[in-house]
Amino acid sequence: MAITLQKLTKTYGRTLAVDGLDLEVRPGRVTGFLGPNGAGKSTTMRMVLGLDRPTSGRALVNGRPYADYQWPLREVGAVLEAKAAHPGRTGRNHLLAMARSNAIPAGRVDEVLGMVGLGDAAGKRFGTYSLGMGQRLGLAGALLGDPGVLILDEPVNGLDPDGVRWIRRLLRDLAAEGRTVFVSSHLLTEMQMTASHLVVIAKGRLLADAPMDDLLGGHGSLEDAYYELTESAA
Ligand SMILES: Nc1ncnc2c1ncn2[C@@H]1O[C@H](COP(=O)(O)OP(=O)(O)OP(=O)(O)O)[C@@H](O)[C@H]1O
Repeated sequence: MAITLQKLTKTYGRTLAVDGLDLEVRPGRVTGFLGPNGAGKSTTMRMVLGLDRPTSGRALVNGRPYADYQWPLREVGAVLEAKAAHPGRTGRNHLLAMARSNAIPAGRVDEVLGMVGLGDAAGKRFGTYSLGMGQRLGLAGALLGDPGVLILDEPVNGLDPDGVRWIRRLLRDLAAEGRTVFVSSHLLTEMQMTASHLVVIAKGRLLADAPMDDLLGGHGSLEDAYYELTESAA
């Protein structure tokens, strides 16, 4: 019950972005979050993180709404697509500010910089970072509070092949430590190698919530399984 969605619904004007999602994302495994463009993945993640208010229903982290936590970074770490660091700030200073806001010891900053391979770039301004370095910094921020829950929106975007392999291992290790890892991606081959459980949505509705092996059953690849699911929902 690390992430719980209860009839979670979001409308923007006439657009029904998320339509009554009921879901439990459990610890100890990487859960992939799939769906076509506009399916409602980012909106769902934003509501879990208190960045968007549900029109109805609830999104809970470890049984409570995100906004209830005094130190949310210790509960849940997130990397959303949009980069949120100031271009004039160094990577280290960005993380130090985040650490201060959640009463996390400053020493943890260099620890997470090392974990994501940004030790050497820590003193450089964020504005000079490549897309991949930005992803790594985002991940460092997510890991800062040593949270039990991680929410990552397209974390592979912009990473080179070494980076892709690195993040795949990292996510699997984090899950093996008993954390909840909820990750969206359009890269189905990559997802097949990383996740052991999948949630698929389309038009804001749940299409599947099942172990990878069950979804793959009878299909040659996740891509085949995914197309069969989403085409039948179109
Ligand atoms: N701030 C907003 N204002 C109005 N409509 C929005 C807003 N955010 C999202 N939407 C709409 O809600 C729906 C779901 O969008 P969302 O970004 O959650 O989908 P997604 O599954 O993350 O898509 P993608 O794979 O393209 O990132 C879309 O129809 C989108 O246009």
